[in-house]
Amino acid sequence: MALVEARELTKVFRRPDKDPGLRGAVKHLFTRRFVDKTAVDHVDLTIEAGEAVAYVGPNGAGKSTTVKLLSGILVPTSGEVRIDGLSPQRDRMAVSHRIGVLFGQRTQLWWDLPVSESLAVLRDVYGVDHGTYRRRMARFEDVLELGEVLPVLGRKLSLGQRMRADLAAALLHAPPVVYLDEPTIGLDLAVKDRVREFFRTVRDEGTTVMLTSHDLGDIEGFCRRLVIIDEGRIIFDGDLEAVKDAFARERILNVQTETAAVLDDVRAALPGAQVTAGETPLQFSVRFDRFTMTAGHVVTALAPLANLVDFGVDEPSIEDVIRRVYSGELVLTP
Ligand SMILES: Nc1ncnc2c1ncn2[C@@H]1O[C@H](COP(=O)(O)OP(=O)(O)OP(=O)(O)O)[C@@H](O)[C@H]1O
Repeated sequence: MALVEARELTKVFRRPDKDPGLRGAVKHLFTRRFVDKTAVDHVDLTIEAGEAVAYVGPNGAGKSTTVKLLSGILVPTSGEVRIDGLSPQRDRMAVSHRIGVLFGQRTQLWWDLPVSESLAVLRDVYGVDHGTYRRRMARFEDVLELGEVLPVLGRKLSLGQRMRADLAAALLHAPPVVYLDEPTIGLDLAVKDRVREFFRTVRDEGTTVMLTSHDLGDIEGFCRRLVIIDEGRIIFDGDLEAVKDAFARERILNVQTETAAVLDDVRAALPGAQVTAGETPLQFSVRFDRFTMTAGHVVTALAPLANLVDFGVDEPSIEDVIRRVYSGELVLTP
């Protein structure tokens, strides 16, 4: 069953186009000019109940705007959103009970209240009964060590404490859908580990999670599905592992030989591949396009030219592939 559905979701921001300085501001009063920025551009996205989806993209790609649209914080310019079949605009209260949102860059706690009171306010807003509240708080205490954070005022929290308190705030009403937007940003490794462990528990309990992060450590081992957004458009939606197939055509076969091979002969036998000498005369590597030849073809072509002792294929790491997708170095293969 689809819990989150976005159809042709589009958000255009209109920004004033001012010249710099006071002169620019005054001029803008008389001759108002605006520029439109399409932050989210006809995004179609369906997330099934219980799925954990990573939503990634370079800075300014439209990730946070999508999360805000999916949670009803922003109204789309066009297109529509359904959460459990409901519209975040028309069924505001019902949707707010179904979703939890954590923005790593911004808190939803009250600055001048101790965390315990912020959470108590949210308990009343969401109508969580006292028994359930106590049980959930005990659990947050267990996994997030929330106890030490409860008496602290929102504005006095360290980043790690703030993130743990915000997680509790996002999950207090046990929403079936949770959006985590940069949930580990700025955290030290120990807190990051603890928070990631908590995400896994939440996912394993059947919560649907959409996770936005620049830190692939948050994603690997947590999400199977990866959605990549670039300039407001989804450019990949599939299995995390399949991203390598979709974007990275190149493979490198590293070869070890018993006696030195004549590399020009190897090049002649493998047109289209790039043959590079290795660190010793008994090593070389063949860079090839896996859509035009397979590692098997390369090895078969090498057999009469070099007595192979050992060989291995370098697969690009997901991290490397995604970094190169962001930089525009890799594009989706048709
Ligand atoms: N309120 C706003 N008014 C005008 N433009 C905005 C507004 N919010 C976002 N934008 C613009 O929309 C685009 C997408 O922004 P968004 O914050 O969704 O990107 P992002 O993928 O979350 O980026 P990051 O990884 O840097 O957080 C950017 O060009 C941004 O400047």
